[in-house]
Amino acid sequence: MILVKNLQVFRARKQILKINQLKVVAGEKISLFGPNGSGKSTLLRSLALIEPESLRAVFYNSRDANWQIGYLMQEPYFFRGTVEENLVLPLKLRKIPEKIIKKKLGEFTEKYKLESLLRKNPKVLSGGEKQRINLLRTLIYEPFYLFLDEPFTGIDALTKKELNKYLQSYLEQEPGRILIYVSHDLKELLKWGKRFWYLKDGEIKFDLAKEEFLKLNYQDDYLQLLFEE
Ligand SMILES: Nc1ncnc2c1ncn2[C@@H]1O[C@H](COP(=O)(O)OP(=O)(O)OP(=O)(O)O)[C@@H](O)[C@H]1O
Repeated sequence: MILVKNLQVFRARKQILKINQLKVVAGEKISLFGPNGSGKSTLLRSLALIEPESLRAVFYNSRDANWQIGYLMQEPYFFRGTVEENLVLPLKLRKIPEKIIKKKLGEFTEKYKLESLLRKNPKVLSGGEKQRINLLRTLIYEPFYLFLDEPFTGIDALTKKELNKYLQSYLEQEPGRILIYVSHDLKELLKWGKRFWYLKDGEIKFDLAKEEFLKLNYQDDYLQLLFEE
């Protein structure tokens, strides 16, 4: 479970996030959307306990929750080293024994056909390959809480289909896993979310179940365009 209570984030003397209360329980799948600059990434980073404000406002029911969080940034960020080194880094940080890391890497290499990528420098990967490795690096340590910030933006339909499949099977493996998925694409939002958070000017304007979201009357320019597309 995640509980958010009075989360307020200020940057450059401006309030960019103001969330009174939010509760997410095991198994929930949430789609988060809203105009550019509305605070979606800041909210995800806060939930991922990266923003300092999280300390006072974001609570998990398990003590080691921070090791259970998989946060995928909008822009893939890679550390120095090969694709392989980047992939296994989350496992090393979690002090997983070398033997298990090797086994896991072998499984991933086969399942996701990574052989030709492993020894490359992540810098030389194509955009789609980067997204693929970025997602796999987030899934390799099997996080319970999965926060994805526009994971499939700018990738072709084929790669998107493949990545959708990875994600789908990951979530099906353990239905209790929590997903928060940020996107500007209505099709994607409807595919992943069963609960819908609309963020605007740093505030959650509505928090609706899918059935209510589909019957929505509340309209503004962003929502109108979202539904038109
Ligand atoms: N460190 C910072 N200093 C100043 N302003 C910041 C900082 N971090 C975020 N902001 C501002 O806070 C607002 C929210 O940013 P955020 O990245 O969370 O929005 P977003 O909804 O994810 O946007 P997008 O859809 O464009 O990715 C923006 O106006 C941004 O410029």
